[in-house]
Amino acid sequence: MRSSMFRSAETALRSRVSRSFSSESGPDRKVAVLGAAGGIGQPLALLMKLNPLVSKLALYDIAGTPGVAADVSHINTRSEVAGYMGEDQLGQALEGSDVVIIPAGVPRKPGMTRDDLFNINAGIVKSLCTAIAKYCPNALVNMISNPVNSTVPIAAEIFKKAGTYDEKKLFGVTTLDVVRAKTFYAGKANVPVNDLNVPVVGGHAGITILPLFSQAMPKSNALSDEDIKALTKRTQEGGTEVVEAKAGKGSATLSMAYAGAVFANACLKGLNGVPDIVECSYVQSSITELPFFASKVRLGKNGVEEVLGLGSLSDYEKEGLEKLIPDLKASIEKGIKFAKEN
Ligand SMILES: NC(=O)c1ccc[n+]([C@@H]2O[C@H](COP(=O)([O-])OP(=O)(O)OC[C@H]3O[C@@H](n4cnc5c(N)ncnc54)[C@H](O)[C@@H]3O)[C@@H](O)[C@H]2O)c1
Ligand SMILES: O=C(O)C[C@H](O)C(=O)O
Repeated sequence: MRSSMFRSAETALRSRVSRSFSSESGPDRKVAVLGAAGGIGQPLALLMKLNPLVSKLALYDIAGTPGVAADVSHINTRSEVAGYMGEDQLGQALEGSDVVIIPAGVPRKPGMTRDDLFNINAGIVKSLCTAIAKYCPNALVNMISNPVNSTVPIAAEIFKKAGTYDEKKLFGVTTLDVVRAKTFYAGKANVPVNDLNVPVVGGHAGITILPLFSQAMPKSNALSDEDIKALTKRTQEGGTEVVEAKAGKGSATLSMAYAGAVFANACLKGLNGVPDIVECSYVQSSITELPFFASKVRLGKNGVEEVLGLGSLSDYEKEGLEKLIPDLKASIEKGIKFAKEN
């Protein structure tokens, strides 16, 4: 009798605490990470576990997720964590998700381009997006798997086929390009990196990555044209710099997990109605002749609220924009063709 009284008092207290915590942290939000046992997936799972906006964290992979989930679940933060392994459990992992983050697929080795990953990753993305269309068609999808320039168009086609496509809800994650542009610019211009903003537009491979250093805020006048060219090249080749340094052991994972967590956090804030959330992302777009393009995007309760224009470009950036169009166009068409034929 006494113990059941204690139990009901404790239950009432817990539910009061959890209600107040939930209202402090926003509404319940489920985030699923697909590829959660991988090089990006594990640190990304950790960072999403630390995010107070998340109430449920679903960690899915073809192997290894029970261990990752057990490990991460011991961290004393708001979200409940569950691990899901193998295709049989994919539906459960996805059901009820508000945001699905996809870092599933193979990474580059030295000497490879991102497009060399197409043959394996296109199929992985296709099957994951088919499941998303079935189990959580309203979720915001954050695509990390490369080649992003093609995997986003693949996802769009799969969702179109399933009748669930909403262009406001599909994002190619290009945040790592912005993270790099900020870091490299701040280092060269000797300005504080925390307050810096640099938009990066175009796509996510080689010359399709176009940092707009002319729009850096706050702007430094200390940099020469040669400095800007070198910073642009370094940002475009940031991924390769890591691939070469890892010497066959994969590509960026830790900085990517950070970037993925920044972008997912922005999506969650937008969903929760926080105003003025702007991040660069590769989305369906009409700001150039291409159907998909990365630029600044305002995020809101339905995903993309507004795709912002390019703003004014330097002559060097205008040249870069002209050069990237054929490359990006070919990658988009390759993705669409794959999805239509498979
Ligand atoms: N967008 C970006 O800026 C960016 C940055 C870095 C890496 N990437 C890309 O992210 C991807 C993952 O990189 P990584 O270093 O984490 O690779 P990784 O090999 O370490 O991890 C990939 C994980 O995906 C899992 N996986 C494979 N097929 C799957 C499926 N059908 N369903 C669910 N999970 C599956 C694997 O089991 C593995 O755990 C690569 O394609 C890489 O090129 C993108
Ligand atoms: O470079 C890669 O292959 C991974 C990723 O796209 C990156 O930019 O680090």
